[in-house]
Amino acid sequence: MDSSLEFSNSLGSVSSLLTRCRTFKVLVIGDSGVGKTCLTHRLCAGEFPCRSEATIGVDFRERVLEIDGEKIKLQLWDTAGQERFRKSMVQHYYRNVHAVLFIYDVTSPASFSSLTSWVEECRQHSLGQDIPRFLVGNKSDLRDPKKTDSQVSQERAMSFSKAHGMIFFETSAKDPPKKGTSGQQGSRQALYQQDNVEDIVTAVSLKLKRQKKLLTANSLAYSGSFKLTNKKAEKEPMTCC
Ligand SMILES: Nc1nc2c(ncn2[C@@H]2O[C@H](COP(=O)(O)OP(=O)(O)OP(=O)(O)O)[C@@H](O)[C@H]2O)c(=O)[nH]1
Repeated sequence: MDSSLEFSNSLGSVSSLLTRCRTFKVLVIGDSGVGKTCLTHRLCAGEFPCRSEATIGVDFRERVLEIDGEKIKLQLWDTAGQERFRKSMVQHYYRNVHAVLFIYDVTSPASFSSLTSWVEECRQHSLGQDIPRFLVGNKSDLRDPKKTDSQVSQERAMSFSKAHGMIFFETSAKDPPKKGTSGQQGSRQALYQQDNVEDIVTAVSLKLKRQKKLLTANSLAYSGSFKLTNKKAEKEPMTCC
């Protein structure tokens, strides 16, 4: 009797390891109107929302992926860009963060200039340098090669990302073009590299998966993300972590 109990217990722990799903909190910050809501919607639901309103406080969206046989849940915190809608919430945003997405609008140099204050806000909330940071230039579908002065160049963004230890992407939540395409066919402007939204999700997940140090430091935060397999659970979709 004892040995069969022991056997089923060990089977239970093996299957719990197999169905383990780690949850990572990913903070999405940037000026109001840069497209944080649309981008997180696209990242999680796979589509551009038909309408979006200014975020008040925070919205949560989740995406579950399987990386090298392991389930990873990204919990995206789409925060309000407007100061009046974020004031009382800021402390909560920065608690137990595992990664940060800094978003700007490629057609708004002002939103790019604001990035320094977003970086500063992270510093003020003691966000360690070991927390992975990603810089995302959104609305690349609106790039106009004739208006380079009023847009944020990829060179400028790349040098900012390098200086701040960020991984850089340029994309469009609305209409991500295929990699290596130019903004205007046949134009003399240099080609600009644009990324698919999916590339961002994969990069964030891979980076987080490799952050072994984080796992140990925040092991308590994951305690709710483990469960034993049973027949019912096996039939459930992967999104049930
Ligand atoms: N053309 C284009 N428009 C976009 C894109 N992403 C967002 N928008 C538009 O930009 C506007 C603002 O988008 P939101 O996602 O609400 O911006 P936000 O950063 O969440 O704004 P707050 O909630 O105020 O912080 C909306 O009209 C969107 O339709 C994009 O990739 N391309």
